Parts: sequence; C-alpha cells; structure tokens
Amino acid sequence: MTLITDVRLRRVLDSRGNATVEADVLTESGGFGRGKAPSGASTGEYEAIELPANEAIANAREEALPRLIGEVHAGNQRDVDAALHAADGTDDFSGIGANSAVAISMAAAKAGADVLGAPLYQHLGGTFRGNEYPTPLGNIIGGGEHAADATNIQEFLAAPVGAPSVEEAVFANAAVHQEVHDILADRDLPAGKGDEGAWAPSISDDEAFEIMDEAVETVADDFGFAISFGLDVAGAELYDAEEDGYVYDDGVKSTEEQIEYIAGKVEEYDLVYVEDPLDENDYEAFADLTAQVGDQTLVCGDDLFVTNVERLQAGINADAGNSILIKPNQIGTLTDAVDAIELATANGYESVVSHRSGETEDTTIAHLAVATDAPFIKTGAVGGERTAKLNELIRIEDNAV
Ligand SMILES: O=C(O)[C@@H](CO)OP(=O)(O)O
Ligand SMILES: [Mg+2]
Repeated sequence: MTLITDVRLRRVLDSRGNATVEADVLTESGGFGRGKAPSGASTGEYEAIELPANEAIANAREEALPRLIGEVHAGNQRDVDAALHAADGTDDFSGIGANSAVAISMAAAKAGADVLGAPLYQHLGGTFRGNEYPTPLGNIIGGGEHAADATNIQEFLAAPVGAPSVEEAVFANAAVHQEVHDILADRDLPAGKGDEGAWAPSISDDEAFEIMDEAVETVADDFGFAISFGLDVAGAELYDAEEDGYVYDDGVKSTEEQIEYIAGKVEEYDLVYVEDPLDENDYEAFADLTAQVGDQTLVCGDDLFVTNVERLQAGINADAGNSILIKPNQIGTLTDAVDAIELATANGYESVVSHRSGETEDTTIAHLAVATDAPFIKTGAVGGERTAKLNELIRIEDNAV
C-alpha cells in the first residue's frame, strides 16, 4: 500500500553551499522516497517562488503535511501534487515554497516506485515508454550568471548527437571538457570553473565558439561519432529594457541584431540547440528566429516558458520556439512538469529536461527524461552533483536501477 504515513523535511546543502529542502516520504507498506530541491541563479521572472529553506520547511509542515499524511497515496502522483497545490493556496507556490513542493513531489514519486519495486523512470513512464535515451548536453564553457568575468553567453553545451549509447555520450562530453582545458592551457588562458563545472575563462564569446568547435571536432574524431554543440544564451539576463537591447561586453545589440547574430551562429557552427536566445518576454522575437532557423536547430524556451503550460500555450499560439526546457522546480511539481511535456508533445515541441545551476545529488531528472522520451537532458558534464545524474543515466541504460 502506498498510503503516505510520514513526510520528514530537513535543510541540507546544495552544490553552491546554500540551504535547500530535502524531503523523505514514507508509506504504509514501508515504501521510502527522498527528494531534494535544486535552485537556479539565472531564474526566469515567471518561475514558481523558492522560499528560504527554513521558511519553506515550516510552511510545508504546517500546511502540506496534514493534507498528505494518512490522506494520499504516494503511488498516485496527481493526488500528491494536487494536495501540494491545495496546501499552498497560491498560483506560484509562494505559500509553501516551490522548493518544499518539488522536494515532496519527487520524494513521493520515488516512494511510489519503491512500493512497486520498479525503477522511478518506469513508474513515471510506464512499460510502453519506448526504448530511447536522452542525449546529454554537457556544459563545457560558461559565464553569464554562473561565473564572473567570463563569456556573455551563459553556456556552451557539447551535444554528442551521434553517440551510440548514453554511456558513450557521457564520456564524450567529459572528453570535450578535458579537451577544452588543454586548448585553454595551450593558449595560456587560465580558467576556473563556474557553478555547473564549466570552464569560465575570461575570453570573448567569439573565442569560446572557436574553442568549442575545435574541441568537439577533436573528440568526435577520437570517439568516431558526431558531436555538435549548442548554447544557453540566457537572453533575459543580457536584455536591458532601458538600452532596449542585449548588452554584451563589446556593445549593445538591438533585438533584430540579436536575431541575426544567433541565426548567423546557428549557420556558421551548425548549432543543434539554442536556448533562450532572446528575452523572456519577447514571444515575437522568438517566433522570428524560429521561422529562420527552426528547421535546423532546437530553439528552446527556458525563462520564456518556465515549464508553465499557460506560457507554453502562448508560445505555441505565437509559433515561438520549437522546444521547451523542463525544470520541475520552476513549476513546483512533477505533475505540472509532465503536463508541460504532454502539451509540448501534442504540439510538436520537443522537451529537454534540465538541472539547475544549484544542484544536489538527487537523480530524479535522469528518470524523468527517460520516462518522457526527452531527446536531450541538460545536466552538466563533470562535478559530483552533475555526475550523479549522468551516472544514473548509464545505470538506467544498463538496467541496473
Ligand atoms: O539557465 C539555465 O538553464 C540553468 C541551468 O543551466 O541555470 P539556472 O539554474 O541558474 O537558471
Ligand atoms: Mg537556461
């Protein structure tokens, strides 16, 4: 039986050393699940609200636990998540905190899977989910909100699209990360790492494009399969309303110039993925860029859609983008995240499941990506909180979870 008998909440560390929420869910027949909330730095304006961990825990204890314990079955994810919404009473989780909500939602899913004796991806995706695995997008060079004095574009992402397996893809991304280290060393460019483990050298975006291009080609030759790359521009962080443009170290680009710039880079480097190339409020500009390059690359909305079905529907209506980034903590529950994926799929949009810059060793997103047949998962290339997901993907592929 999956009736929830206890929910325990505590403060634990995330990868930036900040406090986050960990939830344990226990069930009548001894089922157990544990979930931890991640946390963003380049957060979208329309994301669900994360509260300070202590506050989120106190509010969830008071409001959510009485609606879950002895009331709801962990195996029924929609009931769990409806109870979280009812306990919260707002439309942005500012009552109990999206961090408490997502930790409990993920813990309940794992407890439900535990009772069934099934891997989480199977519980979430069912036995007819197919046999595809996502290609990991590995953050190799980065700046933006994730590192000071580095590139303006936030993430340069390796995409081993030709890899014959998840395992090969994961090792290819790690090799690209190492190759970029060597290129930087050859060029005498010292580099620390940003929040997600990407190299954060003080170089121009143009130089980062060149280095990525060289690195993926070298590693593709070594591994014997195609490796492309992509970007998370995090355009909302570059856009300045007062300047009415995108502020780069070497000047400001108008919206038209930004579209032209990104479309040019897609052509020049055969980019397979471009996330948030434009501001989070500019559906029209997204639509313009998608009309130009949407048949060659994924134009993905992260801050634009914030995993929210209403914002996604507005994007679908406007032909803005052709894919959505899925971050469960952006919207607060797994049910809401899966609803966004289902709406995307029904309208020909791809879904890319993603980590946050502040992460934990939680592996739920690896299972969610497999369960929902996502073509890509964005979860870094190196670093313990990133490899937790990557190694879990390898285990899933090996039927070892
Ligand atoms: O912008 C993003 O896509 C993410 C993850 O890479 O960053 P953050 O978690 O800081 O929003
Ligand atoms: Mg993003």
